[in-house]
Amino acid sequence: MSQEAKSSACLALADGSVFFGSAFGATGEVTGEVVFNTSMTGYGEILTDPSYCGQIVTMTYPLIGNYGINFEDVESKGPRLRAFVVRELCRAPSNFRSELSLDDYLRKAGIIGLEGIDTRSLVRRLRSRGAVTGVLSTVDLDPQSLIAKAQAAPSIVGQDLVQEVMPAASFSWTEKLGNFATLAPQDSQPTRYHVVAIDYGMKWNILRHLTQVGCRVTVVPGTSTAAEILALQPDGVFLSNGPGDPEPLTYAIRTIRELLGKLPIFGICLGHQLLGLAAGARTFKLKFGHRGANQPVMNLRNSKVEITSQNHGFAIDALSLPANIEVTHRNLNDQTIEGMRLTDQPAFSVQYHPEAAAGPHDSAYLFEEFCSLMDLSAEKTKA
Ligand SMILES: NC(=O)CC[C@H](N)C(=O)O
Repeated sequence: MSQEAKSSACLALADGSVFFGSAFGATGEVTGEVVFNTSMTGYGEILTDPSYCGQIVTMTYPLIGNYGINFEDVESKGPRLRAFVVRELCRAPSNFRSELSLDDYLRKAGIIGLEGIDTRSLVRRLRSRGAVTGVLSTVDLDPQSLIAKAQAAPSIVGQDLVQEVMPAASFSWTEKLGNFATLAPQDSQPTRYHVVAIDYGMKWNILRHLTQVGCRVTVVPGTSTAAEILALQPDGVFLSNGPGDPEPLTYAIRTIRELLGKLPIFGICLGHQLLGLAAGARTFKLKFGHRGANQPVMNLRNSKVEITSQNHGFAIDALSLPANIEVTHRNLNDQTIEGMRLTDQPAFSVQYHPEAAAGPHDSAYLFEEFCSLMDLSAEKTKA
């Protein structure tokens, strides 16, 4: 345990609640939507999931940081969330893969951490009142001033956060699943398909799964047009996860609408929501969202329950579905839509994260289903 004096930090919510604790990581002041994640492990993957852009993430598990950080498990170039809140930070990590402590990692990345607050009280508040905007500061510790700042901060609804995290240019991806993905259900397949992955803030384990099942992947920025994507002559298009509200992303919805019916399409999370919007459905904001590695989902086609990894605050509205959308998966906690397919076009998607990272591997079969859809479409073209 470090003997350094801890400096104070304060988290204030727009509803007037205030939490005083100790600062770790970087110093400064940030605003964001305050959300919680129920995973017991996987903080390295959570910190680097670009879908958390714009959010202050609280872990419900009470001890975080005990296995340090390693750069094999990260899901993007670096943390994209606004701030990280834990009950107790472990300052002396112990794991053979650890390269640095969570405290040092966040300090170097410029991300503010808050420890030592009653995270159960914060999470109960978020569950009963819904996700709320907050301000975390190490420089202003005046509750009234911070509450006023939280109340003046913009809501995540209506913002385009994709352009903050998507890549500036296209690139190729070749890395397969790593040595520690021992639960990967399939051996590595020879390369058979060319997939264009539209990157709205993609988690890298999705790319590792795609290459693992035999895809050569070209990653393109989320603002790419249908003409640019078709010019790459892919066998299929993948729509990635990403941050924020899907509805303002009109350029992405237009591109997907233009691609529909031309190529097999597979979407995850934000990609699922955008596919739904392109097909004519609507999305809505969930009260406090689903974030964790323990969410039960029913696959309605075979009645099997998958335990899934999730991170989303929006969902497709079941009352808005056009006739050609079939719901394929449902969340067993709140019955919201977790998966769908188009009945008249080769396109399907899931709201949850079959690539796990972190989380259970129950749903990795979906990457193979995408390959089957590409096989089917190639056969149809030949016939
Ligand atoms: N992980 C994701 O892609 C999240 C999708 C979207 N930003 C949401 O919060 O619902």
